[in-house]
Amino acid sequence: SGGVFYERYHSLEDIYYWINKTKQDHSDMVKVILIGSSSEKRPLYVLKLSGRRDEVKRAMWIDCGIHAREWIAPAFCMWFVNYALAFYNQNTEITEILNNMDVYILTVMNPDGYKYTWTTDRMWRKNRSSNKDSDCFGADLNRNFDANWCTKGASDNPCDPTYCGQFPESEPETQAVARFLRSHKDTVKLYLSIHSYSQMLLFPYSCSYDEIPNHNELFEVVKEASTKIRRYYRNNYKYGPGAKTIYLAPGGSDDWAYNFGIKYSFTFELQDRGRYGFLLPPSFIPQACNEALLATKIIALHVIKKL
Ligand SMILES: NCCCCC[C@@H](C[SeH])C(=O)O
Ligand SMILES: [Zn+2]
Ligand SMILES: [Zn+2]
Repeated sequence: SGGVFYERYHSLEDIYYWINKTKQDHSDMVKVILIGSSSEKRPLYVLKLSGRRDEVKRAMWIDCGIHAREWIAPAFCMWFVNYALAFYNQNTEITEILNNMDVYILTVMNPDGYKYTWTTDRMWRKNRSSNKDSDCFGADLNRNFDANWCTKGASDNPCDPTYCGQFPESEPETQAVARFLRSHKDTVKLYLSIHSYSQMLLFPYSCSYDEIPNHNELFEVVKEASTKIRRYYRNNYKYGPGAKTIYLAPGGSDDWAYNFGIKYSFTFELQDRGRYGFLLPPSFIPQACNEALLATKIIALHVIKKL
């Protein structure tokens, strides 16, 4: 259901309208939580999806749009919400997921940057905070978390796309996410951060080449997801620990979430592999989102089995 609406990219205003409409149309399964605001004072709304069973004690988290130019990410968060609401009690996997875990979805983690890509610079990545002693704006929110902050793989130059910020959690968007996850420490068991592009399913660490204790378990999970994506959608996703599979990237949300205690923590790089890159045409949205949905189901069902 929802058809062509979910096969398009949407402006920030349309997404805010969609958040409110989704809550109104599905008040039995959807709550909206304001977790903070951006540096330009835009609200950060989390959608909480719950099955119709009594209070479940666990949850999973999905954030999209941490990087402004990666438009397929917010498109996936919207695709996921629509799918979950439309197929709960019809599709066995999504029913199993929602009956065991609430799902917190931050559709646009970086609204100021997202807006900026619609009005000014389509290739913008960072948020839009101002930096003292510099004419350059923005910090890379995926280098601003407290995990080997601002070491190799980030920049301390405010003009660089991977600028780490003035200190860990210096950015209001980072603060809002970290604060929410801290206040839900005992219930959130799975962390997913959605990005593009290069078609990869990554897990910690990206901030170092160290191997996490449950490396083998997470490796098997993303390997299964990659295998299923190849089988059902004939598309190839690389998988593995971030540092080795893509590049060193300190201060990332997934590494911080993992060290904080969320032992199932992943970063998805969605389509494509570079032909269109961040400018993925809308006609690719359904397949890109279905590939991400399949990976999300496989990972979530694995976590539920281990609870
Ligand atoms: N937490 C770092 C995961 C690996 C790098 C992910 C990419 C997504 Se555009 C990046 O933040 O550079
Ligand atoms: Zn990204
Ligand atoms: Zn990326």
